[in-house]
Amino acid sequence: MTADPVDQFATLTPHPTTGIAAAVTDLSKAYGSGDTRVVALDRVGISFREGEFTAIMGPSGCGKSTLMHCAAGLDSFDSGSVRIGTTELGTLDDRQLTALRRDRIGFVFQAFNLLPTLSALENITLPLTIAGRRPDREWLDRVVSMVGLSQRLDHRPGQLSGGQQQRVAVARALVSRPAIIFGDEPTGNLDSRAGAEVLGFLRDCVRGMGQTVVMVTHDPVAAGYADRVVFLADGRLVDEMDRPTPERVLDRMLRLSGGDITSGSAARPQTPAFDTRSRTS
Ligand SMILES: Nc1ncnc2c1ncn2[C@@H]1O[C@H](COP(=O)(O)OP(=O)(O)OP(=O)(O)O)[C@@H](O)[C@H]1O
Repeated sequence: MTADPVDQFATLTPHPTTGIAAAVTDLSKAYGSGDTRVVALDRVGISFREGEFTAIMGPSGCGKSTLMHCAAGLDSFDSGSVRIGTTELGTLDDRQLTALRRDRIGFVFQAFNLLPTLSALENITLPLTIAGRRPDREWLDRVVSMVGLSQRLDHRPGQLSGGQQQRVAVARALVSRPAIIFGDEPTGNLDSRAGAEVLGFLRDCVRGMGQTVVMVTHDPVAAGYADRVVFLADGRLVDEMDRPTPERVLDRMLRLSGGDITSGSAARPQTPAFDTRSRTS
């Protein structure tokens, strides 16, 4: 497949669409060497369809973050290929990769990563400021009102709750109308109410704006907001579920881990969290 060029006009030029926002093929990556070599990804292949919300789940250390980082152009890989739209990441030099991440990928991390001296509005528009572009006013208004921040735009991050800060981060991810948004435990630092709000906004972006979202999570409740869940184990893609519910996701996770998380259904928490390390609530 030929790569399309990534330049300063990347977001102004309509990108050819294939219905697939991003795809990885035969992706492998190992850390270390010799006795300490760890295979994090072992020939993983997966496509993320446009306008779909996908959750990536699996036991701790199975390769979820590595997969997300490679798919988002944040990390290198040993073999295989990654494409965003029709752009093969392997064909890009560092400058082109930086431009692609800036213009076509949105990120939401567990830590909100906002600049403390900037207002909420300045944080939201920061990716455009860095790219030397002006915000599309209509789109910005729509994004800001969708995440319920219209009354908070002058506030600095320190004057906002955790949930509001993460909403700023979601708005910042959306502002450049990226081809895909990657979230790494986006609700990991939030209580369950604020987490539910942020997940609701991510789902609204998918349903109402046709946004593509891929989210790594340990939490079956969070995965229940997705259209599809893919399950990794030992660096391999081992299962997939459409229209997930938290109960079905938890059951699948228990099966994948040999059922050693709880001693039985009676012991399951009301709001199950597969790996409680990542949850503060
Ligand atoms: N920088 C690194 N150096 C060495 N090994 C690493 C490095 N990063 C990850 N690994 C290893 O690669 C494997 C996959 O790690 P990864 O962080 O992708 O898993 P994960 O499923 O996201 O884990 P968690 O759910 O605990 O965050 C693990 O065995 C991990 O120890």
